[in-house]
Amino acid sequence: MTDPFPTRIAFDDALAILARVAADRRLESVRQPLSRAHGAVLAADLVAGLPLPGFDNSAMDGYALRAAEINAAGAAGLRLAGEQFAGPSHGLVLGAGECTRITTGAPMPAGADAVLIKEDAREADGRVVATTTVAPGAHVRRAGEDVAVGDRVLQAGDVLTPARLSLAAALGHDGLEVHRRPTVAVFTTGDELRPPGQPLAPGEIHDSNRVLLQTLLMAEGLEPVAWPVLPDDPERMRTALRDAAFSFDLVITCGGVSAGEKDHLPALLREQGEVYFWKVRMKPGMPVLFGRLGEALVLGLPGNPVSVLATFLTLGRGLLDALQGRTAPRPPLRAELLTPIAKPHARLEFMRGNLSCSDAGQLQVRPNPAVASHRLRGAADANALIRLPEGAADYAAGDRVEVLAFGGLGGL
Ligand SMILES: Nc1nc2c(c(=O)[nH]1)N[C@H]1C(S)=C(S)[C@@H](COP(=O)(O)OP(=O)(O)OC[C@H]3O[C@@H](n4cnc5c(N)ncnc54)[C@H](O)[C@@H]3O)O[C@H]1N2
Ligand code: MOO
Repeated sequence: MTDPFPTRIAFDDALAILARVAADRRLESVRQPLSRAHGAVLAADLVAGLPLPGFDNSAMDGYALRAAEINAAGAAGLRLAGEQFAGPSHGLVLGAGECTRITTGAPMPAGADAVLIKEDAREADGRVVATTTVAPGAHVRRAGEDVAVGDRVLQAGDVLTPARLSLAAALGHDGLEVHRRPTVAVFTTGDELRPPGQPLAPGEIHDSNRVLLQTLLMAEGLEPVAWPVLPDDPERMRTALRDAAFSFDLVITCGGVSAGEKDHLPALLREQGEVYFWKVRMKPGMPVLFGRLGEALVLGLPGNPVSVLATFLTLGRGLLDALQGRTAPRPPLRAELLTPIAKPHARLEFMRGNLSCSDAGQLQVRPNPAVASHRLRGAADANALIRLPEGAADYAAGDRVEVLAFGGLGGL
């Protein structure tokens, strides 16, 4: 009997299914105060209702004046006729032959067209003499030169970075419409698992995937809820996952999705929900499962620790992005291989590696030789995934490969 859902699909097909399913379940928009909106996805365009700067002001501490007058005045200088600091405007108007003291950010007096910086001035007996020539417009920040009223400064789908939040604040907004963050339940499964901190009986291992998933999700700005470890028991698994599916947008599990006698999750979804795909032609992470239980989406990651990392960074983040309506993709980088890679298998591979930049500005990546999906140390030593396309191939040192940085660089 053929499977009633896509299986052993290509990685890009898996991404397309995730995006399609998520597009139908885009999370509603909510208003968030700016300080709670970092990393959230904007739900509506932001159009400037104010210009930035809001008024002509000084970029430096010194004297506001007319450039032509100070240049012509020579050693006689200009008369110091008041002062304007950053703060409430005194509405100063510059008379002929006058200048005013001014500080950075202070409104320019009417009539002034330049600022002479303190370091280039001599002040004595109420007069100011320039020790250099002043160009018209020098050190003046013009109203609206950064943002004009009506400019669309941010677009729906943009991820809110600190600089974007700061721009919204500068434009007078104390909150923004963003897509609600998904609520996520995390499950680790397996009779062999013991929490770190507890001694191990023969055959047991410490549950290392729990903190991996928790912190991967926290790095995305989410607040995951980790449930107690699930035993390899279909009834207990069914009950726990159904409970979670009532209260969370997304349930992420790890383990129990491959071909073993204790791998109950695919059957559970098939019977109680829906499977959107099971098994992707990728390495590591081939048995990854995506489906639905009740109203919750379920992403079943394979149990091997490096498979969890690779499937979360590539498929999991894609799903979170699509649920929140993020438009800009996380752009991959291209880097030069520092050592050769022999890839004997056909699956697309996400190999671990170390990304760096040469003195000449060339991105370079050194593959980690620990390629097996239980080699957690190799992942801990790495800072990026190297994406090697489908098909067996030999890569030489110097070849260009696509790289996804674990965090930060390239928007990843
Ligand atoms: N006959 C087949 N066997 C396997 C296949 C297959 O296609 N046919 N796929 C292999 C691949 S590839 C992977 S990946 C794993 C995935 O297995 P599961 O997702 O079912 O996960 P488990 O069997 O439960 O565990 C796999 C491995 O990971 C360890 N593990 C599980 N959970 C944790 C945790 N929370 N912390 C640390 N380590 C964990 C577990 O002890 C196993 O060693 O299946 C292959 N087999
Ligand atoms: O696909 Mo498994 O994740 O290679 O070990």
